[in-house]
Parts: sequence; C-alpha cells; structure tokens
Amino acid sequence: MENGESVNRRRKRMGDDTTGENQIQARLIIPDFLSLQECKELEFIHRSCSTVGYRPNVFSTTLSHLIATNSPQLIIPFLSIRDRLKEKVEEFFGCEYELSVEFTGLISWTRGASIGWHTDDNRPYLKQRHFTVSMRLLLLCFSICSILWSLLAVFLICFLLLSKAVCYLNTYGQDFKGGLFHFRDGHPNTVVPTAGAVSIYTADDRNVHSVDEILEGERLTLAMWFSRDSAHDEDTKLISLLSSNMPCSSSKVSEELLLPKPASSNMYWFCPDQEQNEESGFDICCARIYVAGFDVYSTEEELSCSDFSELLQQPLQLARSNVLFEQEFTNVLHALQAVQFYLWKGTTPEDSEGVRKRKISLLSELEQGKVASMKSMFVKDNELANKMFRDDKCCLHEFDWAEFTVSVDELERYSRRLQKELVMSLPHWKTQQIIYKATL
Ligand SMILES: O=C(O)CCC(=O)C(=O)O
Ligand SMILES: [Fe+2]
Repeated sequence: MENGESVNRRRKRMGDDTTGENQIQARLIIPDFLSLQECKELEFIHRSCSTVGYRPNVFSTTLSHLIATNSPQLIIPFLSIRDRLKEKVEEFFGCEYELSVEFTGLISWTRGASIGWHTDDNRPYLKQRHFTVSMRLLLLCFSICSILWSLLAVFLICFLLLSKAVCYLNTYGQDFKGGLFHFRDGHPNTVVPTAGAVSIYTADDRNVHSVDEILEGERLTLAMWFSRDSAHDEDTKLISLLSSNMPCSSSKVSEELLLPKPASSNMYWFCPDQEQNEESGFDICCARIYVAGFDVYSTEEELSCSDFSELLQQPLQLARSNVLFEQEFTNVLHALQAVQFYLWKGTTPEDSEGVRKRKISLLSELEQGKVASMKSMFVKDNELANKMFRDDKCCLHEFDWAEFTVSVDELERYSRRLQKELVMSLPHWKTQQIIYKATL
C-alpha cells in the first residue's frame, strides 16, 4: 500500500540498497488508481481493436496498432492515465523526469492462459547490451570476477529497464476466475486483481512473479513499461507513426471521420491448435460480435470461399434474431466498434431525441442462409468462442434497435470528439517529442 516514505528512502530502496529487507520491497500496490469509467473505456477499446497476442490465449491492443489500423483517436483515452502512472512510478522510485514510457498496451488473458515464476527484465535489447558490455570487459580485463559482473548486470537492469505497472481493468471472481497474481518473495504475496487497482514493481529478481491460469472469462489489464533509456521511448516512435499516418496539416483529417481499417486477417484469427489453422478456431472480431448476440451480414452478392478474409474488409451489416439493421458499416472492425460501444454505454431514453432513424427489416430465408454461412466461415468453433469471450453481464438488458441506433450516432460523436483532440494535440507532441494529455 502507498505510504508516506521520503523520496530518498524510496530511491535507496530502488537501486542503492540491494541487500536485506528493502531488497524485496520494490513494489507498490494502489487500489482505485483508475476510475471505473476509465476501466470501462479501455475495455471498450480492447474489445473493439485487439489482435491475437504474444502468448497462447492472450490478446493485445498496442498504441501503435491503434494508429496503424486508422484509429489513432483511440489513443486519447490512454493519455491522462499514462501521465498519472508515469508520475506515480517516478515519485515512488525517486527518479522524477527521468523515465521514458517504453510500452503501453492493453492485454487480456483468457481461459488457459498463465505464466509461471519469472522476472520482466528479459527484454531482448537488454540482453544485447549485456552481451556487448560483457565482450568489452572480457577483452580489457578478463580476470574480473563473476561477482563484479553480476553487480554490473544488476546495475544495468536497474538503470535501463526500471519497472512495470499493471492496471487491472476488471475484477477477479466477478469478470473472470483464476488469474491471481503472486510475488514469490515478500509482501504482498498475492494480488487479487480488482478493477482500478495498479501494481507497480521493478523488473528485476526482487520481483519474481507469476499469474495463475485463467479458468473462466477474460482478465484485462493495461500494462506499461518504463525505462531510463530514452532510446526505447515509445513516444518518439508513435509520433513518427502518427505523422506519417495522418498529416495534421491536412484539414481533411479534422472533417472526415476516421474509421477503423483491419490489419491482416491472420492477426485476428485465433486458433488453439497451430496445426489446423484453417479448420478450427475463429476470427476474434466476428466472435466478439456473435457472443454479444449479433450476426454479420455481407452485402456482397456471392459469398466466395476464396476471398473469404476479404469479406470482412468490405461493407457489412448487423443483424439480430433474424432482423437486419439497415446501416452499412465500413468493415468488420467498424461493426464491432458499434457493438462494443453499445455494450459499454447503453442508452438512456432522452438520448434518442434528434436521432436519424434507420430501418430494420426481417431477413428473408435466403438472407438467413447467408448469415449462417458467414458464421460458419468465421467461427469454426462456436463453443470455444463462447467459452473465451462470452460475458453474461452484457446480455442481461433487453435489446432494442432504437437504442442501438442512438448508440451508433453517439459513437460517431465520441470518435469526432477524440479526433478533434488528437488533431489539436499532435503539433504540441511533435514539438516536444512526447505524448501527453494537452490542456486545449
Ligand atoms: O497481468 C499481470 O498481472 C502480469 C503479467 C506478467 O507477468 C507478464 O506478462 O509478464
Ligand atoms: Fe511478468
């Protein structure tokens, strides 16, 4: 828990004192660091944009991926959280204004995902540096003993890669089962993920940790890495990506609504068994739409298996219980965003004033057949998709197309607001080479 220690003591605990009890205290757990609203907004972004992740049964959404898939405005909700977290980490470790954010990403773990005891200092570039320094040392004075070498390695880790912060965006027992976090040594021993709490810890062996297997549901976190080495600052890379993806001089960007563009289809294809990639598994965007009770309908005349992954890049409609919603979405990501926004926000009756009406119609038998064949194309294993993504809490309230219509319009307003903020912030970010929540 947070305490009133002085910065100097914290600094000592962080790097200068590597023995004794202090050695295992390089961690901080803060409950309620994020508001529930912030957690829900990041959940919306993840469920709308994630791709299959870096470990089995893990899904991720990085900021660079948001930019690359034409959704740069969705980095805006991360900014104030990122700023606050960085400040907290710097304050706790006594290194104000010294840290760079090396990575920001949303990461969800589903059924079957787990990780055994490990430390987080295994970044490939750090190994590279250790190796380079080690060769030089060997050439210069190869009689240096291994204890000195280990001390140097510890120093490099403390100096370059400082720490990780994990914000829990949903709650153990409520949103998922399993997935408890454990530190091997010291206190607290076990962290029970609760929406809004953050866990900050050094990346070295003072914080050997593990995560229990997820038994049910989707455990969602915001993970951030911090480093003292500005060569690995993600802001510089993100600003250059933003500049090439959306030149802020263009007035088009401020007028035209940015709509998501899917990345390559294999980034969305989840398969539990690598061997039978085509035959099992599912497209995660479609699966998230289906588990929310919607269907996907293609406006293409013929559904051909040869270009089946392209179908999802084309305009699509949503349906539900054999009722087709008139509006076309640009592609599957756009349709998914509309579904997830509706699940996040819901609507209140007064919202519906001034809403442009959209028609709904009953699906013909032929159209029902098309809906069914799309489902079998994109979700080979329906049971698995339900086990991975189904969230019963989302299906509790009664569905109403009028409410959905309100929500689709509201999504457009939300995206425009974020887009405006992005366009106004980008010149400041470019000048300062840092991404932050600008007061505009
Ligand atoms: O999600 C967590 O609580 C930590 C995950 C972790 O240890 C890792 O990805 O290295
Ligand atoms: Fe870890």
